[in-house]
Amino acid sequence: MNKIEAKNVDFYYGDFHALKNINITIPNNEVVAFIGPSGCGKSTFLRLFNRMNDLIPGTRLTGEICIDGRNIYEPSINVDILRKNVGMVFQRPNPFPKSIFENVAYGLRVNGIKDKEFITERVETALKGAALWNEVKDKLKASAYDLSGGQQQRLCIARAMAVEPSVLLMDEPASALDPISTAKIEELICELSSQTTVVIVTHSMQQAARVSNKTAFFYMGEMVEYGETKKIFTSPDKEATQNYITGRFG
Ligand SMILES: Nc1ncnc2c1ncn2[C@@H]1O[C@H](COP(=O)(O)OP(=O)(O)OP(=O)(O)O)[C@@H](O)[C@H]1O
Repeated sequence: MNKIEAKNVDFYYGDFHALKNINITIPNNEVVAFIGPSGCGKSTFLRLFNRMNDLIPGTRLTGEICIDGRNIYEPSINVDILRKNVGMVFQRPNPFPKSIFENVAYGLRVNGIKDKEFITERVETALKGAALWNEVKDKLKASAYDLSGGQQQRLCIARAMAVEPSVLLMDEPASALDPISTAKIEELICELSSQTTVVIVTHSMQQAARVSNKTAFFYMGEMVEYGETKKIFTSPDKEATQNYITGRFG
């Protein structure tokens, strides 16, 4: 079943035409990577899936983005509920100035959950799911800022996963991390797809090849090619894709 479907999507920052007639279907419980040179629109497109671009004045979208078959830009859509269902992890870890426990519990509390036992259980499950539990279980009350960068990013993943989103958006989630932390995040991404659909923007083609089932190549606001990751990296249909993956530009 398809989780996300974008139909004839055009997007503008003022007069600037940032995305041009994008059509894509993203299946349930898969990892899809967006690759392409800087400024080609990957992050812009990703941010349309949880309506993050709504916050930028002067932007305009035409076309449809459907999640579970429903256009998320319909006026009747509750954006808070949408963002609970479509979590996001950013390039730089951005924990809140709170304890490790409270960072993960945050989304549950915001959603009105008060049952302490439930919250404790969910925090533990999310931290285990983010492969962080063993490192933090004895210091849950310590500040999230006491953690290393890689641990903070796994905490942010736990925070996003605690409210059980059905889509997780990741915008270059490992680009600020060392190789060991990056490997941990990549391992995690592969595991997360059993629980959620993951869409990841990455500058690293190796990373896209390691973690994703499908890859979309973007260039100058267009989606040039989309298909099985293996095919995109071994025998792409388009010359521009071939040039990019062989390092001839970008
Ligand atoms: N808030 C904004 N206002 C105006 N233009 C923007 C804004 N954000 C992005 N753009 C422009 O839209 C285009 C696409 O940017 P976007 O960040 O989506 O690209 P990207 O492929 O994710 O790049 P990178 O890999 O460098 O993050 C770029 O030309 C950028 O300058």
